[in-house]
Amino acid sequence: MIFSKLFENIDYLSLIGIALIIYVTNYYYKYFTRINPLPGPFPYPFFALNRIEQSEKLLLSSSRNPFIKKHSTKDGKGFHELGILGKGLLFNQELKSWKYNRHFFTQAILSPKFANEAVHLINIIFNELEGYWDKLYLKEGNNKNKMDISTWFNQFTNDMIFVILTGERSYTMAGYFNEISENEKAERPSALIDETVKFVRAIRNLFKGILMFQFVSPFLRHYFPYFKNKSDEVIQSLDFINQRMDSIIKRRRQEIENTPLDKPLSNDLLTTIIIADTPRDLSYNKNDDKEVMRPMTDLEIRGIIFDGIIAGTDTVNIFFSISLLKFFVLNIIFNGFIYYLKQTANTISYIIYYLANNPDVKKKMLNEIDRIFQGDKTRPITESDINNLKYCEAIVKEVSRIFSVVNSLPRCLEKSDEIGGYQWPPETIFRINIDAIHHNKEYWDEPDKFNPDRWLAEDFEPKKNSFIAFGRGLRICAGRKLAMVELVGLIALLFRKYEIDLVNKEAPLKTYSEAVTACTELLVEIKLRN
Ligand code: HEM
Repeated sequence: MIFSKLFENIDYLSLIGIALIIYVTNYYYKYFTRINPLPGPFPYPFFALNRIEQSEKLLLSSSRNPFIKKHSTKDGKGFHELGILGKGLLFNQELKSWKYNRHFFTQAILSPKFANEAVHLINIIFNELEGYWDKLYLKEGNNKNKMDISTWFNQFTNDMIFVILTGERSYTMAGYFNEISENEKAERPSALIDETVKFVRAIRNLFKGILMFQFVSPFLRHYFPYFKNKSDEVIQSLDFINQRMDSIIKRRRQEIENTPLDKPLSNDLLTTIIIADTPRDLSYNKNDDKEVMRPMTDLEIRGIIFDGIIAGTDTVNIFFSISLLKFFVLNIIFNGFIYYLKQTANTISYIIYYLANNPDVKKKMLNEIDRIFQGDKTRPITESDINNLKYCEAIVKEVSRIFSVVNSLPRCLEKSDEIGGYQWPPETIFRINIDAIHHNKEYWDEPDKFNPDRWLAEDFEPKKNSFIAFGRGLRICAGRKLAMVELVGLIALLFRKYEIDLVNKEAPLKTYSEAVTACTELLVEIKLRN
């Protein structure tokens, strides 16, 4: 009664004012009662993890590094609600279970058979992509040679990561072809296309909405219509993904059981993980630690394959977009680029972007590609080609240095600790600023210059922890080798045969930034190289 009377006389503006005063008072109360003061002028105490010595402790590679937590217990509640906390790798901060999952993931992804299979699959998926491009843009007399290459890379990386990780095909390139082709349709059953397009859409929904479960309070998510609808969509997407993954895993187990022991199995990640530490595994019985090496359950397998798909799809696609973009436009729109850095961006498109405005780099890259392939524009690329494409590898590294797809590395303190010369309470979250470290003059000569050659200089080794595009320490990207193989392979396959140029070098870049910085559109002109 008293409360309702009180609120009758207060307008909304005053309520906002009161809320603000409470917030600021609480903020400064916490600031002045903290263990030690932070730098930065009053009223903005500010501590930035911009230097390698500040983050060294958090990024130790030793297995005794206690900093494997990436989000606070409070933030983790939303992930718990989704049922992903403590599973797989990305959202797992229970040391024992994370180590166990990481062991299986790493063992499978680093096996020589897997690398070979990945290269084989890149050839197959790229051939399919070329088939669609031939029909749409490269027919003789066809003047429609402009395309949004970023959307194609999106579909390409979806199909590639999916088959590499699960051994099953997805057909999102076919779906996109059907969407934009006026006359022809892809030679794939439409039910299969629809099913995989739906699956990939669910992954994207989940990827986009997952941060809401970290940063938006449960109250808003459960009762505020806008947030409730969004979070219901995320939950539905996750249920759909889980059902599909479960049926893939069951089917594969069945196939493995039905295959005689002396017959080979496929080398995708899923099969390798299912058979790990079973009589089908070549290293069976070599390890006595039965706790670490017991075979994985379906739920555990689902957790790590799911993470591979989530972590591997957008990053690679983005990386390529970013790289392409960087090649093309960096010098022209440097200011735009800075804006772009702050706002948003994507990796494989960024490679293209850079090449266009760095003709010397492009020329060197083409020389290397032509030397390796000797003018053969159709033979499959091999693992040995990829190992020999050192300049292309340097391009990938330089693009990821100058324009990191992932913006920061989070780490959360389990116990009170000293970081960067200050004492911090438990549950403090740090975000290591990747861009600041990659652009620091103390660690890099001319850090703003796009210079792949720096990686090839004799005895060059980046200063410890100064190159962190794939993270560092115990939680370093588990798929970085695969990412490298994919990106170098894709650059070579693309540029040995096609000439690609931006339609409009001065057009502003279309990007968005969330957990990663992504390119939403990259219009290019494509034609066959002479
Ligand atoms: C250009 C491509 C990629 C980039 C830039 C990238 C970058 C990253 C970064 C920055 C992290 C966090 C590392 C840390 O906190 O220290 C990470 C984690 C991870 N990445 Fe990647 N990644 C890429 C591709 C891939 C691919 C292709 C896969 C798998 C197929 C993958 C799987 C993972 C997994 C599973 C984790 C979690 C590791 C853990 O927490 O133990 N990534 N990645």
